[in-house]
Amino acid sequence: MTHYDVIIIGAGQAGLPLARKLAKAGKKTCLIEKRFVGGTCINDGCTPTKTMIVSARAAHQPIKAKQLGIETGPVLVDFKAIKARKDKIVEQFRTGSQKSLETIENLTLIFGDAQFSGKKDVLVMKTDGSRETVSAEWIFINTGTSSAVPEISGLSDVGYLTSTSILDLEEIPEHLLIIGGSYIALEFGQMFHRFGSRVTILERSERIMSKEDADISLELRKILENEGLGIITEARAEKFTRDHDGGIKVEILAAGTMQTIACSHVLVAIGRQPQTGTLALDQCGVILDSRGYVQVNERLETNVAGIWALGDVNGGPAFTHISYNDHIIVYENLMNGSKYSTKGRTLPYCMFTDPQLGRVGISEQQAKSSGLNFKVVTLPMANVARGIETGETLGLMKALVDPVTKKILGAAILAEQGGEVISVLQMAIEGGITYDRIRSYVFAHPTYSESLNNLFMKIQD
Ligand SMILES: Cc1cc2nc3c(=O)[nH]c(=O)nc-3n(C[C@H](O)[C@H](O)[C@H](O)COP(=O)(O)OP(=O)(O)OC[C@H]3O[C@@H](n4cnc5c(N)ncnc54)[C@H](O)[C@@H]3O)c2cc1C
Ligand SMILES: NC(=O)c1ccc[n+]([C@@H]2O[C@H](COP(=O)([O-])OP(=O)(O)OC[C@H]3O[C@@H](n4cnc5c(N)ncnc54)[C@H](O)[C@@H]3O)[C@@H](O)[C@H]2O)c1
Repeated sequence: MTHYDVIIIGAGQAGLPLARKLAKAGKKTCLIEKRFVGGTCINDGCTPTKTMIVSARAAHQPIKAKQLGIETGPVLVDFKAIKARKDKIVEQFRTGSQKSLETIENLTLIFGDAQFSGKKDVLVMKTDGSRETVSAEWIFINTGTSSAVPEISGLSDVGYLTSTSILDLEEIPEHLLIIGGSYIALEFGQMFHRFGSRVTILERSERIMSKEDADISLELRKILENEGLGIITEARAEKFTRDHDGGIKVEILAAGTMQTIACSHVLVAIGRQPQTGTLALDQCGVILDSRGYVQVNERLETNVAGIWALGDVNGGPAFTHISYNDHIIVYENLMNGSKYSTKGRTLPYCMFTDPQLGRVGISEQQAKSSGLNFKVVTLPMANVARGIETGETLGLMKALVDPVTKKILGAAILAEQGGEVISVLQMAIEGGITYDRIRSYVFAHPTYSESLNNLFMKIQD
């Protein structure tokens, strides 16, 4: 058995940079990955989807161009070229990361499936078929999540796509039915609709993106429906059957009525589940929560000293930037004696629909349920000068402020470049810049961010 200073299970968005840094700092480090270096983000998540979404936006441009006085010819979507571009970029990111790891002294990269075989021992079923047991004082679990699949009669028999397998499609689905109405459903739904698919989204809640405020969710629904996506909320898929002609039929209960929809492909997008089932955590005594996520404290320590859990697997917000930040917390605490924690960490995120939904801080519904004293302002994008000039008038800007301290509590920017504008507000939150100061700041004209002046001027003091 080889003994290391550090074992990291999973080369995801925390494990990868942590392995790099610890090894460079002189720790003998073993990084174990069962699939691809880079984890979900690079291989099945952010990188491939955002690469393809750009093609979908390009396919949609002729419609916008017409409104701007430009006539173009018919749009031809070369899906093979789109997939090839996506595959090339993923491959470039993946191999780039792997190659850079392989040059680092003190770092051993093992490809294989890891599980605990003792308190500080890890057994690896290597991809070459051999087995190896390794041990270390410090062990970091960064095993991420995988697609959850609902138990619906006939679904397995007709076959379904997940956010991973849909990336391997060679052809554009004729009619894509999506179960779920959140990030994955909406990003893929709009993308494939723009490539030419008919798309129907089935969301079991009252609203799509139901964790967001009603005004944001309803505005987004209106935008997507106007573009041509079918959205059915309070919907439950009850039964799937395969047709004689090869198509799929799904029986749906929506608003108390049964209906049948025919489709060609089904994408499940109902959330993700932690990859902890095969880790044999009973061997080391690490405790899971009721949903199977590794329980950690605000310093990301598990109940077992010397074992940490980072990224999606600890049940925190499931975003790449959070997983990446988790590695900074543990690295700083262990190597520089810092007292970093997840407490009070600002949570920004961006859904890459068009328009994007950039978010930071708390929502109005969270502020209400916490009984906070707050004021809320909104500004339709139709009133944003830059939006009118660029023809990007869909969506709205919304912010919540504390009327006493004048601090910004949260914001939602449903707009073209919403993810960039939200970063401006995040910097204000991080730096304690109050809304009354933003009102009078000078922003370059004409930018989207300039309208933050107008947004905050709407607050009655
Ligand atoms: C379709 C899609 C789009 C997304 N888009 C965005 C986006 O735009 N922005 C954003 O911030 N987030 C996005 N996300 C979420 C983001 O991808 C995840 O939050 C992020 O990848 C989590 O990183 P992680 O390090 O926790 O885990 P992962 O990146 O999932 O890495 C875990 C790694 O552990 C390995 N592993 C698991 N078990 C074992 C084992 N037993 N032994 C060895 N190795 C193991 C896995 O193979 C994997 O490589 C998206 C997710 C999906 C699915
Ligand atoms: N741009 C981004 O940052 C981005 C993009 C994609 C994914 N992600 C991450 O990946 C995670 C997973 O995304 P997701 O969209 O799969 O999950 P999610 O957990 O965000 O949403 C799942 C949705 O499916 C619905 N649902 C659950 N069961 C259902 C059923 N049986 N029938 C119909 N609807 C059902 C839920 O009500 C919910 O709206 C996200 O939470 C997010 O953190 C982020």
